[in-house]
Amino acid sequence: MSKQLIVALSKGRILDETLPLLADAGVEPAEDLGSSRKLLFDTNLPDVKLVVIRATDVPTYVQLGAADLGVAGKDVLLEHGAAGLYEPLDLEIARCRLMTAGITGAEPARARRRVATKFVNVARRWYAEQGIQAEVIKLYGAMELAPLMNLADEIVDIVDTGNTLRANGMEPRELIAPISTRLVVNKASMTMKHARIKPLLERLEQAVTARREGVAG
Ligand SMILES: Nc1ncnc2c1ncn2[C@@H]1O[C@H](COP(=O)(O)OP(=O)(O)OP(=O)(O)O)[C@@H](O)[C@H]1O
Ligand SMILES: O=P(O)(O)OC[C@H]1O[C@H](OP(=O)(O)OP(=O)(O)O)[C@H](O)[C@@H]1O
Repeated sequence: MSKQLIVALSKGRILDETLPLLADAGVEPAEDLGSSRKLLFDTNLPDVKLVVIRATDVPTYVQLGAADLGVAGKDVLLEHGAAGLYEPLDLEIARCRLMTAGITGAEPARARRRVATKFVNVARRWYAEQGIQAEVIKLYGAMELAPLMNLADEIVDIVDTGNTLRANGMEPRELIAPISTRLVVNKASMTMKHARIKPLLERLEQAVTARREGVAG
């Protein structure tokens, strides 16, 4: 196992909030991530490199050991499954909720509910736990359109302000899980590279605490 630490970051909305936390913990990319087509970046630390990938690919990279650490939403982790991963730290960013939602005022009438979502594993599990029969339909985006087009009775999606639901005549229904961004660590790396990972984890934890207290105070 190489002595390098590879950290997999989710591109998109989480990245902008992750970089200041990493900087507070002493890790800074050697160049501007936004203005580059590169995917693998050096940092100010000779033994730490960053990869910037699709949010949904982060657990795969870390689970299979291509990256030692990763930053991913709890929604993505719940959908992917936790085998091979430790989840030692809640970074407390990109907070939102994973919820069911439907057309405002409409009763979820069908015996077998049609549910559109990109979180198919989470949805199957949750409806089964509720004892509700569900036909889960995989979509890759714009879940809010599905009930309007009579493709589905409900959706399972991320809700933050509720604006996207409201703008499409929908309302949130049941909370499936509160969501925030987590640091994940490959289980083998945690053992083999513990001496290197532990101080980084501690500094990140301090950065999260400082931010929380800064916001509160
Ligand atoms: N409206 C929101 N408010 C707060 N956090 C959110 C919101 N939407 C998504 N998130 C969080 O940010 C993460 C990344 O969201 P983003 O929209 O950048 O990726 P995505 O487009 O869902 O992923 P992919 O690029 O793999 O399709 C999500 O996994 C979730 O944890
Ligand atoms: O409750 P709200 O504040 O409206 O946020 C919820 C929306 O945010 C996310 O989409 P995002 O904006 O990331 O776009 P996406 O469809 O590209 O993921 C999510 O998929 C919802 O559509």
